[in-house]
Amino acid sequence: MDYVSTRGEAPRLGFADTLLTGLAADGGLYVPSEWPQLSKETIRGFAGRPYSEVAFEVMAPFVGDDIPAADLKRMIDEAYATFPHPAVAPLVQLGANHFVLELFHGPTLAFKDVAMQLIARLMDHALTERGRRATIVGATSGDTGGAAIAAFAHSERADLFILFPHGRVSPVQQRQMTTSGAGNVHAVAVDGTFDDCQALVKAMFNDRRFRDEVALSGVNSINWGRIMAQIVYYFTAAASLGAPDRKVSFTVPTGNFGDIFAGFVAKRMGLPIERLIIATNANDILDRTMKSGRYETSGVEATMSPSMDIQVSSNFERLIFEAAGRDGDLVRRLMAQLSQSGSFNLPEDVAATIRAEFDAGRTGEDETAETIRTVLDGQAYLLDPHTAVGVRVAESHLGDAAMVTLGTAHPAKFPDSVKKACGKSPELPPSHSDLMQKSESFDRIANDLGQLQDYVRRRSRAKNGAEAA
Ligand SMILES: Cc1ncc(COP(=O)(O)O)c(C=O)c1O
Ligand SMILES: N[C@@H](CCOP(=O)(O)O)C(=O)O
Repeated sequence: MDYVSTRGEAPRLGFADTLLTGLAADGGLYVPSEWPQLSKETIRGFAGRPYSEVAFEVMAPFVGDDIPAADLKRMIDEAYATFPHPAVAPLVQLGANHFVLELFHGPTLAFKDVAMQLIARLMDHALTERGRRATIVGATSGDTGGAAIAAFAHSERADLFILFPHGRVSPVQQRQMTTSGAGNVHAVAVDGTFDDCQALVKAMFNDRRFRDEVALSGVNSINWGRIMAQIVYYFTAAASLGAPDRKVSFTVPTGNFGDIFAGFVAKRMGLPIERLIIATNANDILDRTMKSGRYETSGVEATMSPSMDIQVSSNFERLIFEAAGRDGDLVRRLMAQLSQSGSFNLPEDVAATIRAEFDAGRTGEDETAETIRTVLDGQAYLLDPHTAVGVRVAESHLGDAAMVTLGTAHPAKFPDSVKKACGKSPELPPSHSDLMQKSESFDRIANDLGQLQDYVRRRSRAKNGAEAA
């Protein structure tokens, strides 16, 4: 399988190089040159099968010959053995035709673990094969960072730098990033927002010299590997609800658009998804774009669902590329407008193509709290604020199809907001019971590319991919 950039000017790469490259050299995002197809029989057969078996069948076509099948199978088995729940991603019924897909049973209690546990293994494998090291830099609004640290801590091949917005993540999220004690992990609090952190990461990728010098790699959802691993649970959830013989829709709490883009890919691969519904918090750029056709950034508002406090939604670029018939010139023009003026207008036909498959809705702060309260009272089920944003939007899109809302985080990651909303304080699982007692280690840095590059340079052990002297 070959991969092409959404901006049309970067070299085509195979799977392993795409994984190690992260962002394409032209600033675009890699997508497969074609969508593998799964037949109705195959999808029907997924019902009741172990998660890791389905994961292998869904992902193997994207990996192609780059990794031997036996190695891929082993890494998938190891990755999902870190999830204590036997189903990995179980479904919980919330209403007559409404389900929550619990994606938070991994090591850091958020859906990011599903992909991160696997791609850490895949990247280590690819680096070992090539006899080289990588410097991984990632931006987080709270969950990606912890999941990446849990997955890459003590890696023999990678140094990991995680940028998080100072004071804008929950205390549990911060501790998950600052208490690993691993020598190859560097947690960095940036004076800025998640968008600032993400812009710094992209600027490091776009600095060719720096990128080569430290053998830069990324684990945000700009990396195709992240999307690939997230496609799987759309298949397991839909098949267990009767797909392809029953219609299923998905509502996805959305920030960087990676998770919902994975649903779009599942549909391209043959999963009959009725609607994909984008749920945003008060940072509602995607809801506004769906209504007006104009993508326009404004200031980031801090909310009780901090991991979705995002305005520049990276993977929307992948959707535009698809909806525009893979027109890299158009994507390049729109992204240039975005970086110059903070906005762009979607061409009418592109907006119409997107609206044909996606809906969107926004949940404000009061509604999020009210949803946590009413679902606890009515269904005795405790939602985290991100999932609550999704559930609220899903409730206004219920129809004939079964509705699955993605449960993206465990409520105990946000105990203060949850308690304020419903009076109940969620407990961390026993595996995390000492988290808040551990001592923290992190550095604080200005929102400044030069300072950050110096910081990374000094600590990275990769020099042009080889071990530093
Ligand atoms: C708990 C939670 N929910 C939802 C999201 C949004 O997911 P995405 O960025 O893939 O749209 C995130 C962050 O990415 C998250 O951490
Ligand atoms: N919500 C994310 C933001 C980064 O998103 P990613 O999926 O692109 O890694 C987070 O919690 O860090």
